[in-house]
Amino acid sequence: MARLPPGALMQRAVAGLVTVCTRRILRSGGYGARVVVLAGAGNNGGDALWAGARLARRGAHADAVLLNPEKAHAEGLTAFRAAGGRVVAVADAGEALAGADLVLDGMLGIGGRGGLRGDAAALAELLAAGRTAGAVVAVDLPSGVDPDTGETPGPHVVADHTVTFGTGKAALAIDPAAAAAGVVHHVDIGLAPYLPEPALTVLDDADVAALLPDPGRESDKYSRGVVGVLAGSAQFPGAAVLAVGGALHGGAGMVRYAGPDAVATEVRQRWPEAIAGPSPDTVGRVQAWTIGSGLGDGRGADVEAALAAGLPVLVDADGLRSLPSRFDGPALLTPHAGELARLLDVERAEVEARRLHHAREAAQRWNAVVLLKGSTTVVAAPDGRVRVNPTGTSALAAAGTGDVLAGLAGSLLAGRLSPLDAGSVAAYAHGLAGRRAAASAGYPSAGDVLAELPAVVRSLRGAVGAG
Ligand SMILES: NC(=O)C1=CN([C@@H]2O[C@H](COP(=O)(O)OP(=O)(O)OC[C@H]3O[C@@H](n4cnc5c(N)ncnc54)[C@H](OP(=O)(O)O)[C@@H]3O)[C@@H](O)[C@H]2O)[C@@H](O)CC1
Ligand SMILES: [K+]
Repeated sequence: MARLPPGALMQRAVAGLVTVCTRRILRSGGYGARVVVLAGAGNNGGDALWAGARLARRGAHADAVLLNPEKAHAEGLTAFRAAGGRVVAVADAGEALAGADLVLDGMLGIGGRGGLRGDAAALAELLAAGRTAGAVVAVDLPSGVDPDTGETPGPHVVADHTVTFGTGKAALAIDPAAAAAGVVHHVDIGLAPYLPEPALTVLDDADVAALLPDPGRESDKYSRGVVGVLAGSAQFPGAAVLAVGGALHGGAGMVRYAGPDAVATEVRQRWPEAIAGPSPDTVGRVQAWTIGSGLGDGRGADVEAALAAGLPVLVDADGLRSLPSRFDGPALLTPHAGELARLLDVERAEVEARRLHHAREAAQRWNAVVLLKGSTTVVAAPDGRVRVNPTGTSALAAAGTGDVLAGLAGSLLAGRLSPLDAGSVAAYAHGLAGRRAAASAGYPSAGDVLAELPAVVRSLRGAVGAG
C-alpha cells in the first residue's frame, strides 16, 4: 500500500471481483441483474461498494445494506451512489435479498474476529435460511469465519463463491471455514513480492511430482528403501493387506510384513512380493516402520520393538495408544479426529472445530509431524510448518482407506522423504486416488482406492515435465 497511490490495491481487487461476477456468475454479464451489497464498516465493505458501483454502471440494479452507515467506506459509498446504487435500511434487507440475483458479502474480511454480531449475524441468518435465490459471493472471505485458522467462532456467511485477493488464507483451506467458502477464485493484486513466508502451504501436482522419490537407473531394491509394516491382527487381517498394498505403491524397493502367521499368509496371498516374519525383531532390516493399522490390543511389545529401532516411523490407529512421551527421531503420526481427541484428552467435536490448532499442539507435544485426517487433512510439523491437503474427497470416508494411506506414507519415509513431505505427498496422492476411484466406482472401497494409486503416481510423474 505504501508503494502505490491510495486505493490502488482496492481497485485491483474490485476489478478482479467484478470480472468473476460478470464472467462466471451472472449470465447476462451484469446488465439488468439485481445486486445486493452487504457492506460492513471496513475495507471489505469498501470493496463490495466499489464492486456494486461498477456493476451498476454496467446496467445492474444495485441495493446496499450498510451495517454501520456512519462508518461506511466513504469513497466506496460515494461511488456507489453516483452510479445509481440505492441504500436500503437493514429492516428492508429481507425484501431486497428475496429478489436478488447476486449478493455481495462485504460485511467482514481479514479484519474480522470472533464471528458475526448484531445485524451482521441476522443478515447471515437470512442467507442461511435461503431467503435469496441469488448467488452469494463472499468478498475475500465468507464474513465471520476466522481468517487465520479455519475456525468458525460464531455466526458466519455460507457462500456459493469466494473471490479472494492477493494470497490464499487458512480459512479457505481448512474446514469448517473452508466449507463455507464455496468455489474459491483467486485474484492477483501484485502482493507476491512483498509477502512473508506463508504460515501454511497447499501443494499442487508439480510440487508433489518433484517430491516423489525417483528410482534412478542404478537403484536396487535396498537403495530404494525397505519399509516394515507392523499392522493387522486375527481380528483385522484386511488392515495388513491394505497397508502392505499402500506400501508397495509408495516407491519402496521392498516391503517386510511383521505379524501373526495367519495374517502373514493372507498378506502373501494378495502380495507375493512382500516378505513376512512374526515380529519386528525377526523380519529383517528396514529403513522405516509403519505401525498400527488394525493392530488391535495386546501388541504393545511389538510396537515398542519397532519404535526402539530408532528409524523413521509412521504411527497410525492402534499404534497411537503406545506412543512414547516424545519422539527423538523422524516421526509421522496419522490420527483421525477421534484418535487425536483421545491423545489430547479433549472432545472429538473440539478437534473438528479447531483442526489446525490441535494438529499443531500434538506436533509440539510429541515432537512429531501430525497428519490429522478428515474433511481437510492438515499436516503440522513441530517446527511450525503446516501443509493442507487440497485433494480430499468424501470418497475416502470408508473403512480401510486409512490403512492404505499409512502404508503409502511409510513407504515414502523409507524412500528418505522427511515426515512432512511423506505425509503431505501421501495425502495428496491418496486423495487423487479416492477421486479417481469415486469416478469409476461411485462408492469406492479402500481396495478401489488402492487400485488407483499406480495411475495417480504415473500421472503425477507426467506433471514433472509440465510443472
Ligand atoms: N490488505 C490489503 O492489501 C487489501 C485489503 N482489501 C480488503 O480489505 C479487507 C480488510 O479490511 P479491514 O482491515 O478494514 O477489515 P474488515 O475485514 O473490513 O473488518 C473491519 C471492520 O469490521 C468490524 N468488525 C470486526 N469484527 C467484527 C465482528 N465480529 N462483527 C461485526 N463487525 C466486526 C470492525 O469494526 P470495529 O470492531 O473496529 O468497530 C471494522 O469496522 C480485506 O478482507 C479485503 O476485502 C482489498 O481492498 C485489497 C487490498
Ligand atoms: K466478506
